[in-house]
Amino acid sequence: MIRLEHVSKTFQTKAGKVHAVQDVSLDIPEGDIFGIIGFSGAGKSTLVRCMNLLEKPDTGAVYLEGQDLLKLNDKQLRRERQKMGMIFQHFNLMESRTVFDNIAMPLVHLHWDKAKITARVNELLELIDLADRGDSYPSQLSGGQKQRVAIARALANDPKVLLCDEATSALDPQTTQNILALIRKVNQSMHLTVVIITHEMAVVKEVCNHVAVMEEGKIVEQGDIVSVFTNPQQEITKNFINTTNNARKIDELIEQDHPITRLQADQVLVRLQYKSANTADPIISTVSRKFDVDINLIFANVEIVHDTPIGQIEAIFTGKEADVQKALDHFRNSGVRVEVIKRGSLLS
Ligand SMILES: Nc1ncnc2c1ncn2[C@@H]1O[C@H](COP(=O)(O)OP(=O)(O)OP(=O)(O)O)[C@@H](O)[C@H]1O
Repeated sequence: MIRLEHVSKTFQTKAGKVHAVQDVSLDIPEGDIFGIIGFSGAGKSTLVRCMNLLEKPDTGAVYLEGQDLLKLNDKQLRRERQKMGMIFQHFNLMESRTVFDNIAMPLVHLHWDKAKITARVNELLELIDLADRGDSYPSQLSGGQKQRVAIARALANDPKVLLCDEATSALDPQTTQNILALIRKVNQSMHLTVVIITHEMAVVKEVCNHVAVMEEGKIVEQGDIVSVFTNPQQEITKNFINTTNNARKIDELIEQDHPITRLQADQVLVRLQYKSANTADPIISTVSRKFDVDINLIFANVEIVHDTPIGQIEAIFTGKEADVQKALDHFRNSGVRVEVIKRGSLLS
């Protein structure tokens, strides 16, 4: 649906050149919910603005449904842009206009007739569960309601793509869930392709099918969500994933020298990650018996990411070095990702 080929964008500032986007290639399939995650300044906003040419790339190509947007004249580009709605962190509603008028705005610009606009806006107000708030002003709404209005406005002329730039970053966790549920609903009911820019892995985990990780203007890793969560390649990706599980807690406990993480000479603290709910339990008891290793769980958690259960266990293994090694190898050979977090003094 959207394809970027070797897109780069550099800004000239007083302090010098900023390479905001560097040689990015991406393929976003039709009907997908595609996440782009990165820290502040990674270039996410610039990248998404290159998708609708709010920012013109210096080099590279941007395709929407096979059309090379950089080859279009102004009129053709305006038409193609109408296929892409966009929402923002701070909603960007017109404070002096009612909710109804905010949603109607793009349709007024497109010279729809009045009766058609009224019908469409009322339909959208139903969709966002604000049927009785058409006469309210944005200042009378909560953040979540404002973002719902922004979504309705972005969808008014039935676009094919919704670009979301940090759309939940100003919202509390419960409201974030509600907005993500609405995004999922419109993705399915309108067969809308959605691109979500965020710095929160929890958002990606909740709704995205695919994710690209951005760092210093480049995509450093991308893939389907289950693969990236179960087998992250880059340190930055692991760090983002660890914001959504217990890994951070273990790091904190180690840093605080908490007694639970103080290891005897023959102990090793390990993180195991695996797909499918059933893998771990029988394996743990089997490995423990077979290799004469004690396994004490510190944290154990199974999460459902895109219908796939992903298990994560932090545990202390106790045993002879060779036995512990064999136990870890057995896990690895069974498709479990093994990461040794800390070793006791006898275990190399
Ligand atoms: N119009 C501009 N002029 C100059 N520099 C810019 C411009 N827009 C972005 N940049 C710079 O490009 C880099 C990437 O910015 P961008 O906003 O795309 O990152 P981001 O990942 O979206 O971060 P944030 O979430 O903080 O917005 C930053 O160093 C930023 O200062």
